[in-house]
Amino acid sequence: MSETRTTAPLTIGDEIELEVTGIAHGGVCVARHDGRVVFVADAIPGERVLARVTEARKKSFARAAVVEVLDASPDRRPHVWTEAAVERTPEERAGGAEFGHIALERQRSLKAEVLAEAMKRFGGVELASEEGEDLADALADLVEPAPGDDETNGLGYRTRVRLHVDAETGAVGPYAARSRRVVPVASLPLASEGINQIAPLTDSIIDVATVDLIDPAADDPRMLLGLPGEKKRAGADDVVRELVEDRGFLVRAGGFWQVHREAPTVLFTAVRDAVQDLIDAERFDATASNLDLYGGVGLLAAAMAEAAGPTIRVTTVESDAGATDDAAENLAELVGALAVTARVDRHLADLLKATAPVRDRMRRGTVVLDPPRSGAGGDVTAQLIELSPANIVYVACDPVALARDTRTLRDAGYELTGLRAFDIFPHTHHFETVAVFERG
Ligand SMILES: C[S@@+](CC[C@H](N)C(=O)[O-])C[C@H]1O[C@@H](n2cnc3c(N)ncnc32)[C@H](O)[C@@H]1O
Repeated sequence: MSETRTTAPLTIGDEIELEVTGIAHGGVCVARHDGRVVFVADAIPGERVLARVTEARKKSFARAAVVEVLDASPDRRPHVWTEAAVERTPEERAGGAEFGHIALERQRSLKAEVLAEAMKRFGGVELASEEGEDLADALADLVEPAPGDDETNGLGYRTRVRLHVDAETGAVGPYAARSRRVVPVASLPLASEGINQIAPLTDSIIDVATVDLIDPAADDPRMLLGLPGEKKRAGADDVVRELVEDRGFLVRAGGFWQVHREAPTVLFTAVRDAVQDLIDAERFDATASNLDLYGGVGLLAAAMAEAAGPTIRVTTVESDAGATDDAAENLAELVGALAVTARVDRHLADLLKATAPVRDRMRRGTVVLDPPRSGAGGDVTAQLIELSPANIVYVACDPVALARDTRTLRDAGYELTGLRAFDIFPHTHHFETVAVFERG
């Protein structure tokens, strides 16, 4: 007869004492209560906290948020955003800075733990394998800071912010954590000074659903208003100028650009260096079919060209036609660059039907891919495996999605030869990873 585990029922609103033991994917910590896993927000591993249950529908786990810290971690700091601090009731805490109560260095080591755990569990890769080595020591430097963040305590970096408007009151602010309720705030400490100057935080706005604030490197800050029920925002197609070192990039105001002021440079440099390593190892062929998938405005194709030279053959593939137009402009000096508007899966399906010489050029090529948060996914990864490029440089903002695709690529004979991670979202649980795979 199987053993039945009895778990004391939990109800939303219960306050329970928890020993916080670890970090989970998604910015929450892990604790146990009567055998049931509790994902607890606003905690730090090692702490003892009083937490209020916020979700209890599932038998296997519940969710809670800290209301009082009973034994604080040495890494606990006053929250960088007063409106997100534990002193506020959980429903009133501003969302989007879920690590803001943790020392910056510890934020990075927690991100490293999440990456290591995801790679081990879903990717079959052990990142800290030295025997006897403490995991925390082994992972301490894995997640690299963006330039300048240590000096600013990771504040003032965001050049893209979306605020929401309360339909009834017209109040403007971020959503509360884990909810779609607008919370009024006095400032946006993660955002750039330019954004803080134009943010309509004390205004009451009617007939508007979203307020996007952007602060381009080489243009004035601006605001894009989204009307209720409409995807299109006025001014979203205006082209603004961004800078990566001294190289200019044109970007639609409403289009994709990394949110941290330094992130485009960080990723440009990481991809350029990865390609340089492949060139040094004589694994990179500039005349082959090289791809920049989910290419946006061509940032990473430009990084490939910086290492491989201006005669590189490279195609960016991007579903947003405006971004493709900008990519064509941004890559205009590269005679072998082509910018294509297409869904990546459809573009790869076409390549799979191509003639033998095209398929051969593909096999000699290098693919850089930088998918949205959901990752490339099984279908695209399977198509890549069938096309079998010599190298794959995978830029990922979700470690679990990356880890799953890592397992698939390794099972198909690709070796993971490089892995770097970057803390380009301080005070949140997000980070970016650049993984290099070489066909065996
Ligand atoms: C994470 S961004 C990367 C952009 C660019 N690599 C950069 O660093 O600026 C992902 C991009 O993929 C595009 N995208 C999302 N799904 C896509 C798909 N299925 N096919 C092609 N592009 C897609 C988005 O429009 C967005 O520009």
